[in-house]
Amino acid sequence: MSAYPALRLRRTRATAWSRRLHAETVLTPADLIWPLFIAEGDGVEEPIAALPGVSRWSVAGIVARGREARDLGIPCVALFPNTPHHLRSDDGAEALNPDNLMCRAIRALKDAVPEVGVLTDVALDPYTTHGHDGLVDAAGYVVNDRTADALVRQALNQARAGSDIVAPSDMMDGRIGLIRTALEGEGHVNVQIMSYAAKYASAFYGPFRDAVGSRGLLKGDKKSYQMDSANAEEALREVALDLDEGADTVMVKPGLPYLDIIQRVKARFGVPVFAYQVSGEYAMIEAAVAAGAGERDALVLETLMAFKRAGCSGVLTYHAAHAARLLGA
Ligand SMILES: NCC(=O)CCC(=O)O
Ligand SMILES: [Mg+2]
Repeated sequence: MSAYPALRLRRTRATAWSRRLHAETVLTPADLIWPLFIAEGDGVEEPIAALPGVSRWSVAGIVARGREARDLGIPCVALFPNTPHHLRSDDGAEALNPDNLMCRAIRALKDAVPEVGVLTDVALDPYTTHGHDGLVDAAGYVVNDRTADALVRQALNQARAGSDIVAPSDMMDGRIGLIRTALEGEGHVNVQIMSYAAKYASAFYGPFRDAVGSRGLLKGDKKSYQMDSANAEEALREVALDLDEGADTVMVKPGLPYLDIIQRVKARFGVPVFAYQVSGEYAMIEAAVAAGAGERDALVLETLMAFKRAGCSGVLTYHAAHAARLLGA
């Protein structure tokens, strides 16, 4: 009796209570990390045209979003600064300033809502005049080792300000081990490292570059450091190295186009994996909603569930607050 009509898989799907009972995967506000864009100034809210529904906030607004995250049950926020253009330079030195926008936002958040985790991006692109994540040589190549040194200092700067998770998004070789050693050396033993281990050179990052003011600045592309979308075995090598160097958690980015990578990383390593549902993915959902091609709430929850089903511990998404409201705190 192992086939139709005795066996009907529709039986357990027939009612709402039964569908709930048989759900294999759960999605809760605790699965979400909310990326926030910081603006210079006081009482500033700047809507980002390329990301309808997302704004940059000055520090007090960031703190308000932190309280909102707490009230919605979102455990962690991720910070990205829109550095004023006069503070950008070839070497991105503003990233090392202990009073930069990022550090001021970290301190304000940890002061006002210490129970919400703060994840900070380690990379130079919001601070450089050329829009690259690292230091560029005369030929336009992003040099690895000098960049890694700068990233170590940037990560320490963030840890001193109170960052809970430093998240290197630059894809330089070797930086996870160097950052871990430096954090340990200064006693930041419980500051986590979430490595953007498999970050692909992607066409889905456009709206983010508008949000941090680097789109018009970027010279060339990022293909000499971010990964080729053709490659999966290489992603597993990237993850293995970063874990070996001391990453606590790893990220795959972008999200939906790389679900296969998420699943393979989870199956191979069994470590906490996070997805970044990036700006272009957010914008595609919003464009679909605006075009009448889909319904926002359902699109948001279905995509987030896909990440959980693939094996993610959590997802960075610009829809975090909206999703948390739908899911109920
Ligand atoms: N380092 C953070 C990002 O590059 C985010 C990209 C996006 O949301 O498109
Ligand atoms: Mg790597």
